[in-house]
Amino acid sequence: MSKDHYLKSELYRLLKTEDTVFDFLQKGSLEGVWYWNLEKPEDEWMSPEFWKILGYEPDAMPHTPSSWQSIINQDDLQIAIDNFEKHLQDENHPYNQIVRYKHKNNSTVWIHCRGIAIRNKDGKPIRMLGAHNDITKLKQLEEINKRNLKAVDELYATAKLDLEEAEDIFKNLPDATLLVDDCGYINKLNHQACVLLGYTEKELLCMNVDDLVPENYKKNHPKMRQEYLESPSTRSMLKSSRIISAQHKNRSFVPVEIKLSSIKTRYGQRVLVSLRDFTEQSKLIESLKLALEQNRSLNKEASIDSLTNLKNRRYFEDAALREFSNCKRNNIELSVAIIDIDYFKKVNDKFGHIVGDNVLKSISQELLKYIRVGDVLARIGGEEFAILLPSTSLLAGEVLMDRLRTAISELQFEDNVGTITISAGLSSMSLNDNGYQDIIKKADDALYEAKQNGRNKVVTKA
Ligand SMILES: Nc1nc2c(ncn2[C@@H]2O[C@H](COP(=O)(O)OP(=O)(O)OP(=O)(O)O)[C@@H](O)[C@H]2O)c(=O)[nH]1
Repeated sequence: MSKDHYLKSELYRLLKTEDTVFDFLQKGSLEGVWYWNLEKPEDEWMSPEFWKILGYEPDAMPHTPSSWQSIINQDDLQIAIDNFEKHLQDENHPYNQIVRYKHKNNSTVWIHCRGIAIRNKDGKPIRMLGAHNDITKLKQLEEINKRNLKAVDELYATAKLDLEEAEDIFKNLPDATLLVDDCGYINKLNHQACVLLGYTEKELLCMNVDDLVPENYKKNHPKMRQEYLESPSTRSMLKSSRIISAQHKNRSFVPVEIKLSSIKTRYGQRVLVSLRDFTEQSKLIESLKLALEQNRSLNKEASIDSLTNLKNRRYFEDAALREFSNCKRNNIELSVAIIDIDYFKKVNDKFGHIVGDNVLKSISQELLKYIRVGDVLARIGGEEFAILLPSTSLLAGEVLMDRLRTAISELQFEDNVGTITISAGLSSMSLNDNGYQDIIKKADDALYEAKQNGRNKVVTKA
């Protein structure tokens, strides 16, 4: 057997002889000591500290077990009695439990209560020595800790749910969506992206968005990505949308509308790329373009004289109708000239129709030289032309028509045709005119007069 340290032996001796040593030890390390006479069970000494913890005046409290048994939690008392009885029968069974007392102010005081039976030489328990520790603060901290842990658990559960919800939203976004890092690598994608681009999720997660760009964009794409990362606000969420092509796994091109948005994550800047399949819309746009083109050429055919490329009668009449109401409403002058080639039948008869056609074309080109923007020159019959002259008075119109007439008469036509003259009737809109037809009628009458009076003339009629 090892010998006790001499200081331990000395301390034990001191404890037997010096009360102050015992008092110091119990005050310094415990919140209460109790000592129970099991041969006279109504006697139990409780140290003053025990009562102080519970808010009572120690001197006023009797040294009996009933004094504390009345304020201990009754469930805890049962546990303590149970342990007490077991310990009396078997010294190896510890008398050790945490019990709750009711403080004088009704609050709960948690006490760690331990004890040991002191037995006589026959082994019969005759005394019980015990110690109390006030662990209320510890219990309160434990409570706070439990509450905090519960709150953390709840927060974690909510965050988990939020995350799952966000994942679900991302997965079910109607457009193909990629989450791309600042180097262009795809970090995340939804099923629609696989459908649109023809790659599996595993393949796309190893790819860079540059790989999905058509060949002619590939070179510039990294630079464009960089520019976007540097100033994403200029193409902020959903504002920047462009239609380009994405390259499918099978090397075909899928027209897509692309929208970008920049996201700051804890891993750094990320770009959310949304790709909407534009195949159907592109087809529609193409067919609309075609229809528009066809419509344009149909319109052109409907308004152009195919021989001279001048406007035709239909166009002229539409323009006359428009200009008549516009000029009338705004009190603007409007003149109309009808021109007819003199003795054109003779040209045809003498040189043939093809030469006649050439003459018509040459005269058209010459007339065009005198036409301003806003005037309308048309071939309205075989060898008959008309000019619509908005913002032109009868006098100004006459000057113009005379210059025209002179110019034509001075032209030398090919194929030995030589010179040709024209006659013209000119009229202007007056208060009595109810429609453009009235002005044309007056111009026709004036033309008839010019023909009657020897041709190569301009006759005016207000
Ligand atoms: N080459 C050619 N001739 C045309 C065309 N349209 C009409 N003509 C001819 O133009 C001629 C018109 O003759 P007329 O109406 O008798 O008049 P004109 O001979 O010019 O005599 P006036 O008008 O009285 O000076 C006819 O011979 C038509 O065949 C055309 O597109 N091409």
